[in-house]
Amino acid sequence: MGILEKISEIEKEIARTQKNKATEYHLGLLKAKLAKYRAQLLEPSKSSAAKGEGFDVMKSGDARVALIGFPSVGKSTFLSLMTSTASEAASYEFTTLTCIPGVIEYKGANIQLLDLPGIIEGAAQGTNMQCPCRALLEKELESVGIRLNKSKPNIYFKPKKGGGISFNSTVTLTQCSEKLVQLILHEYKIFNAEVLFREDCSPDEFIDVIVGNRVYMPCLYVYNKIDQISMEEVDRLARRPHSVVISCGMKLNLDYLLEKLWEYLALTCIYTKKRGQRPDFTDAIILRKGASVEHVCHRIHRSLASQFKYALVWGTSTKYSPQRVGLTHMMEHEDVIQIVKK
Ligand SMILES: Nc1nc2c(ncn2[C@@H]2O[C@H](COP(=O)(O)OP(=O)(O)OP(=O)(O)O)[C@@H](O)[C@H]2O)c(=O)[nH]1
Ligand SMILES: [K+]
Ligand SMILES: [Mg+2]
Repeated sequence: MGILEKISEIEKEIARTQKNKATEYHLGLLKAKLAKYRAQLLEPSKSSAAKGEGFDVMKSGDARVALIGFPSVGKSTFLSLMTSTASEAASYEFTTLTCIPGVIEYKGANIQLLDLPGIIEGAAQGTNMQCPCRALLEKELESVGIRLNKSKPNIYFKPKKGGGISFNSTVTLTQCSEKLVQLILHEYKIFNAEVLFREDCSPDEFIDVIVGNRVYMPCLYVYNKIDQISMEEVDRLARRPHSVVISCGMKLNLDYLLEKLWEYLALTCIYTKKRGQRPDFTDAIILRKGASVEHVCHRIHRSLASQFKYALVWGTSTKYSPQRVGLTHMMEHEDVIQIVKK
């Protein structure tokens, strides 16, 4: 049996197994097996058949956004509308066959937008992707290890050389037990490890932690072509979590989408200031939320952190303006910083 067949067999078995106390170990094991086979599938293999080619596009700008969707939902139309790059759009499926990068300039940041070929042929019948289709897209991304709008499970996991499996939790667990955790670990041939649940995680989340290469990223679900559906339908879609409804054709709600995109990217703009001068508001340093003074230093110059004496910060991250801070101080959006060297 090939890996694909094994995966499909396990998926079928999971689907037909009722979820209850008596089956939880069995289900946990099945899920561990499934994750193992999927990982094998993604491993670079010698036969090029299973290997994806990938798209070679230089990372650029302060953040990256990929347009993932079914064919002909309007991804290329969107790229052409929001950036100065033109990407061919047409009414037939798979118009786009490679990755086309463009740049959105917003609040002083350069956001790289990637137009990609549609995924899953014929899945989006009609003009708008409906709810089951959204689930289908999620499933595709899940199966390659991408976790959307979820944070990394708060589980401490450390494989050891000996000593067996030590299992602890700081909260009451309703989905996992010591026995299930052991079963799953054994499936991965791990017999010595330290495990600490700091959150009531599911078996799937525990498996994600063991496998380790999961990618956690924010996701906005954008429903285009609202000019073609009823107001009731638009309203229903707009109320779904993480959703934005737009029409590229009629240029509806695009500003709101940009605002939401900015929110989901969670970027922080920091302005620098030289001694005795006004801050430079024309050229912000763009960092991820949660950036420290040290991150700011690295962005300005490789060696700046080693010459750092202290910094003065004005803005919401400090109690006083300015406040003298060290390298570990956490910056906030629109703070101004002046760095003093040794
Ligand atoms: N009515 C309507 N049509 C739209 C809208 N946005 C895009 N279209 C049309 O939808 C068709 C498909 O658009 P594309 O931009 O090629 O879609 P795509 O997602 O890039 O398609 P692939 O590259 O083939 O996956 C084109 O004929 C567009 O003109 C919209 O908001 N309303
Ligand atoms: K198309
Ligand atoms: Mg396209």
